[in-house]
Amino acid sequence: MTRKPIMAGNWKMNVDHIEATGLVEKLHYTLVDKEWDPEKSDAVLCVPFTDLRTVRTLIDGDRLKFGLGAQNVSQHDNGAYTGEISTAMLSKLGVQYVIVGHSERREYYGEDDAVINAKAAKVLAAGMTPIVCVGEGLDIRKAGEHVEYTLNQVRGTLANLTAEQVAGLVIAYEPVWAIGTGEVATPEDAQEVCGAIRKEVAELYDEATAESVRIQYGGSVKSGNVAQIMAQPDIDGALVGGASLQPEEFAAIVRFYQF
Ligand SMILES: O=C(CO)COP(=O)(O)O
Repeated sequence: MTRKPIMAGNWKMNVDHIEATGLVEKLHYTLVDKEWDPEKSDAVLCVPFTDLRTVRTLIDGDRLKFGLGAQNVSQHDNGAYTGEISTAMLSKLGVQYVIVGHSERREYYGEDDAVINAKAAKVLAAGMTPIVCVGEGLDIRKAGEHVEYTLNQVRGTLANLTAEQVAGLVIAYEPVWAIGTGEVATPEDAQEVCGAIRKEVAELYDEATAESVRIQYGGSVKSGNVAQIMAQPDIDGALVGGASLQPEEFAAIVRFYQF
């Protein structure tokens, strides 16, 4: 089976709703000018909650053939959870993807595999696609325990999900030491872990599920290194932080297949 590449931009806590219009417009013109073929790669923008309405309107207005994603969601249904945003609210806004378990949420907001698993289940129940993030820190990598550590996160975050649910979701392998540091994992390092993740999914579920689940690499992906990363057999896309804020860069990443 050939998996369709999926390139997702994670704007993180950048870009207000006014700036979002400018950024999306620039992306639109860059992609149109350079003839991006949406049949060849899926592209998603994961934007701050406050930008969702603006970016939805631009996508609906045919300014961009992108999917719309959020960067987090509550694991609870609507109710007394001050400051939280529910899956029902996101799906009502036409959100299709939700990043869950980003390493910044794990590090700064204490999210663990159980919480991330509950969020992924909620996202799926609402008919959206979770982008489930896993990946080790530098100390774990130095100790040579990165594969087992990451697979443990995979088992924890996918717990109790069905084969059908897992087949349709996205797993993002983001080694923490490569995020925002310019320190990109070598394509071989990224493949080692992404290949191990696919094998683990085959063991937890079955071959068909493993063949179908899309696995992204994230961590200092740029237009200059995306082609080598995408050449790896078990890497089906990229989750892009800094470079997704630069329209030319992100447009080039979305068009990686032209390199
Ligand atoms: O965390 C990331 C995407 O979610 C990666 O960020 P950078 O691409 O800025 O390294």
